[in-house]
Amino acid sequence: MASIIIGVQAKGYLLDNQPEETITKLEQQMPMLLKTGYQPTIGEYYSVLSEAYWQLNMQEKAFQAANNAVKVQSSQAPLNGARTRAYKVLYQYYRSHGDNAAALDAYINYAESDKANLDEVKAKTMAYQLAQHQSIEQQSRITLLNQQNRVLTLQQKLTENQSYAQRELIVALICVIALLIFSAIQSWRNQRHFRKLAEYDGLTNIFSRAHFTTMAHQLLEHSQRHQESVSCVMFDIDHFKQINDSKGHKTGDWALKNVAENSLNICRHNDLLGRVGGEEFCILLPQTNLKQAKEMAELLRQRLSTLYTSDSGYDFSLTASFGVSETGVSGYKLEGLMHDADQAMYQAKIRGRNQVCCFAVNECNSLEKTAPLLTSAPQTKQS
Ligand SMILES: Nc1nc2c(ncn2[C@@H]2O[C@H](COP(=O)(O)OP(=O)(O)OP(=O)(O)O)[C@@H](O)[C@H]2O)c(=O)[nH]1
Repeated sequence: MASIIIGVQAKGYLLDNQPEETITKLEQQMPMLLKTGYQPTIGEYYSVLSEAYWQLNMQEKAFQAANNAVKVQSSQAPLNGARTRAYKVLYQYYRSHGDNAAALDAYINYAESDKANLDEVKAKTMAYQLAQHQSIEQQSRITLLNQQNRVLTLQQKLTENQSYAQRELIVALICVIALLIFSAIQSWRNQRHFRKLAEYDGLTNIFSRAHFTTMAHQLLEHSQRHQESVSCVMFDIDHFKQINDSKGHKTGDWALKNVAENSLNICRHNDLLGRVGGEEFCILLPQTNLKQAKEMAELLRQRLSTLYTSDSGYDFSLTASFGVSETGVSGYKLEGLMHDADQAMYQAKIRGRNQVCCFAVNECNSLEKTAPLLTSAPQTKQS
């Protein structure tokens, strides 16, 4: 490496017209260089040395150095024009010595070597240009790939954004659906609540008068179509005002609830029970004749009269008066059926309360007691 640097320095001296410096540098370095045996650099040294000698008109030494350069590089391709320069020195030497044949030979070698050198330079230039083109092409490819990469990254980001937006949309839809379901459930609950409020009496939890009436109409229509007897039992708590007044409203409410509960307990699943007045109740019994209805009313009367009232906080007597009617006598109109049952109940009140009276002849034990009622009613009540 040092030899190459010194060779370049020596060449520089020569170009600056300082051949003495060139010779000094190269002669100093030559023994060491020869030991390396590295022919391209040795040839280069000799060729530069021959040129330096020639510039100083040291012709024999120049001839010697040029010959050495040619010998060393004879099997080599010309490197940095070393061989070319050596042949030029030889040509100049032979010419100045009048040896035209040798001069011509040297010149031909010089020309060939120079051409080969030029070809090599041309080939190197082309190789360099090719490499440069390849490098530019590579660079373009890298740029293109970078741009493709950016496009792909953008596409990926776009896809991510789209899927994020889709996820958000799905979440929003789920929320909306959940909200709709929730509000539908709420509205269904509200409807059920309000329907219950309308259909059931708030205190006793049995049918309200309005709902009882609706259901009773349907039952009677159905029973009339199938020619089935329906009985109606109306009953009213005896001296209820006194209970309220002496034991308080709360005790009155307790009594109403217990009467309703006991009534419900003896009703069959398709019987209709309703609170039709303050302390007045009505039971509609499908497929039941007057006798059976009276028995059922009697059972309820006994239960109420033996009801354990101490749970209310007071020990008092709780009884009710019952009136019974039946479609066979009173017809299938609810108003007529209830009216006749109410009339019979009124009779029960008149006759001392805590008893059952029927609105019919020959069907019920209490018929003779209700006779005044029965004489005219059956003909006018038939539907
Ligand atoms: N505690 C309570 N009392 C009620 C309710 N609805 C009506 N009442 C009362 O029921 C009583 C009805 O009394 P009346 O119709 O005069 O008859 P009664 O005292 O039961 O006497 P008789 O029916 O003739 O045996 C009134 O004092 C009303 O205030 C209620 O929901 N709760």
